Amino acid sequence: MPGSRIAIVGVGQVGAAAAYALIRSSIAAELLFVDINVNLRDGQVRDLSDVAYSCNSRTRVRAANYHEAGQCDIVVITAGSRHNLGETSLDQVYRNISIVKTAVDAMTPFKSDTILLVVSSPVDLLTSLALKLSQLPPSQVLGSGTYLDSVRLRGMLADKIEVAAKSIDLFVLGVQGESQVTAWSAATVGGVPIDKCLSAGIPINRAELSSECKNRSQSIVRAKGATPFGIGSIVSSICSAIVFDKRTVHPISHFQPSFGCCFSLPVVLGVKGIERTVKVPLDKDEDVQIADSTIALKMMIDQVSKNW
Ligand SMILES: NC(=O)c1ccc[n+]([C@@H]2O[C@H](COP(=O)([O-])OP(=O)(O)OC[C@H]3O[C@@H](n4cnc5c(N)ncnc54)[C@H](O)[C@@H]3O)[C@@H](O)[C@H]2O)c1
Repeated sequence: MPGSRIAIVGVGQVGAAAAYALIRSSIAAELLFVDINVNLRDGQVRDLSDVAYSCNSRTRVRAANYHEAGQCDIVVITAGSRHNLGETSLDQVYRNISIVKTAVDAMTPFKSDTILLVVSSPVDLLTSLALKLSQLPPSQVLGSGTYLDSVRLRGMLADKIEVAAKSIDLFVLGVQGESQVTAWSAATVGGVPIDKCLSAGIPINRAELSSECKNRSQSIVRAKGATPFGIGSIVSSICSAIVFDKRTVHPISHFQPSFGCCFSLPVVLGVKGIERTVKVPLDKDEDVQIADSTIALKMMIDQVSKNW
């Protein structure tokens, strides 16, 4: 995809961190910023243009409106709202639903081959919503899903067993958040099933690692208020796989026809978006946990879709 254009809708902390990572890697020819806060948007354009100049990036940054964003090759939705004191997390979910609906409606109709990448939370619900509203094919609407959780867990395991994270295959799957599932039964180190290759001298507590991974975002938020850099780097990696047609495998939220909603399973990612889902041989418990993880999501989709 030479000369590709990527739009970032919502250039707060996460949008700016994603832009920073994209610029540093020169993934797009042009990066378009959209935000309802026009002052913030224009400030980010100037600040991130300086990044492009200072690292000789081939990416040029500019402000744009929703319509221009809808004509880009990739649209990254990082628009969202902060949690206000005294409100429930459900209030925040409804506000983010409204934000993503406003943005997707305003960008429709999209260029026919646009790929829409949803990052705003809750990511599986909002990816399902974006798919329905955008009228794009399911292969072109994806969510960052459990990709960050998977790389986190790989890194944490790598530290414990003293093997490079690159040599570990381990996926966190299902609906991102409380009910996400670690596919321990399919984990490999150097292509060898994890049970067969770890010596008895290296005990790993799987439940503890999975739980630490699940709580990692909260611990970062408690410490510094937001988690922009990890997810920003994931956005850059997803865009790079698409722009350069890398066909790499990542756990990404996408539409599951048999469940009627979006959640994460590994996919082959390329220039057309989701090239195909990779079937992971899970054990029975993990299959059941993944199916269970979709129940609350489906109920929420049914509830809010009355107003979509
Ligand atoms: N998927 C993940 O792993 C992950 C990780 C971190 C954050 N997030 C989510 O990403 C989103 C952004 O987080 P943040 O820390 O950058 O928040 P932020 O408040 O710093 O930025 C949000 C930006 O969205 C803009 N915005 C609001 N409504 C808009 C609209 N209709 N159109 C365009 N822009 C709009 C705001 O003006 C603001 O600049 C949140 O939903 C957050 O929960 C997801």
